Amino acid sequence: MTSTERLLRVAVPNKGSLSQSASEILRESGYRQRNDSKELTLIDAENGVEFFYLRPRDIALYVGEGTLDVGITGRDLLRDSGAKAEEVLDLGFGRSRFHFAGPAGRYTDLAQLAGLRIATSYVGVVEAFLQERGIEATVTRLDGAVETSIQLGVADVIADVVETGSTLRHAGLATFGEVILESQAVLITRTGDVPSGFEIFQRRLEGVLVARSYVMMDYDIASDQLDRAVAVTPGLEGPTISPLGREGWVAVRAMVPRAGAQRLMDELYDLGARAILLTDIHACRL
Ligand SMILES: Nc1ncnc2c1ncn2[C@@H]1O[C@H](COP(=O)(O)OP(=O)(O)OP(=O)(O)O)[C@@H](O)[C@H]1O
Ligand SMILES: O=P(O)(O)OC[C@H]1O[C@H](OP(=O)(O)OP(=O)(O)O)[C@H](O)[C@@H]1O
Ligand SMILES: [Mg+2]
Repeated sequence: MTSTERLLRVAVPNKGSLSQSASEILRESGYRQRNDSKELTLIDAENGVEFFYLRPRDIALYVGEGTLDVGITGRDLLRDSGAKAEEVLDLGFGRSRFHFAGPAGRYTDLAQLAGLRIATSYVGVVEAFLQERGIEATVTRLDGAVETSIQLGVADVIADVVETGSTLRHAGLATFGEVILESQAVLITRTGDVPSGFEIFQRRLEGVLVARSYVMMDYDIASDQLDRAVAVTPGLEGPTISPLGREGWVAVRAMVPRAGAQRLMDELYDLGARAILLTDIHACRL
């Protein structure tokens, strides 16, 4: 890129659950990433990007007001912020569910929230939910360790992120009612805005996501079994079929979903395929 072009300004979580995976996917996408967690900004001039390491809770605000072009944050944090930013791509990490929880066995239904004191770090999500349901309750904002607030008498129930559920169990709490929000890390931009240079950035990340969920399968098969084998491994746009130095046989190459690839290998073997190989894809552009 030339020096007159503006750098794409990208917000990356500096700490917490999303931070390591966010830097990993950026690195795999060919971008420079910081080696020292004390670095707060980093310029990757060769790729036309400047990274800003920020609290994931603040990232939607920076992107929503246009100070930064793109951000990686959690869907729940984006919703909580109310910022004018929108999701462009699911990133497949930082998965969690947002739930109400109370002392195990005490509550069963979200209608029971009426009149209760609710502690949460996600006031925006909780108030939007209560308003939608027409439930009146008192919401108190806490920064963290929300689970302890019930034992300390500050709240009757909490609303928080649940991943494994182990924090709730340790506190003697259990979720009740349906999941309020399924969250994961997402790529966000300002609503209605496609910043210049964003398409390449998005395509690179999509390439890594595809490379993570697909593998390359190669095998040799007798020509009279080819149709049946291709039905097992149709590839994304159709498999590559090449001649083989063995009369009546061909070589086939196709991308297949990583999940279930071993089962496909078993099916191909049963069809008579041999030399069945599975290899990782490091990056791709579809
Ligand atoms: N076990 C988890 N705990 C908290 N947040 C999680 C978890 N797993 C995934 N997440 C997601 O990570 C984002 C919250 O990240 P954030 O860095 O703000 O909090 P954190 O990971 O709890 O870090 P800290 O509490 O140290 O500030 C949310 O999108 C949330 O859904
Ligand atoms: O279901 P689990 O796997 O137990 O994970 C969920 C817990 O992890 C987070 O807390 P964190 O460790 O970030 O501490 P915090 O409350 O101080 O933010 C979150 O707020 C829950 O308490
Ligand atoms: Mg936390």
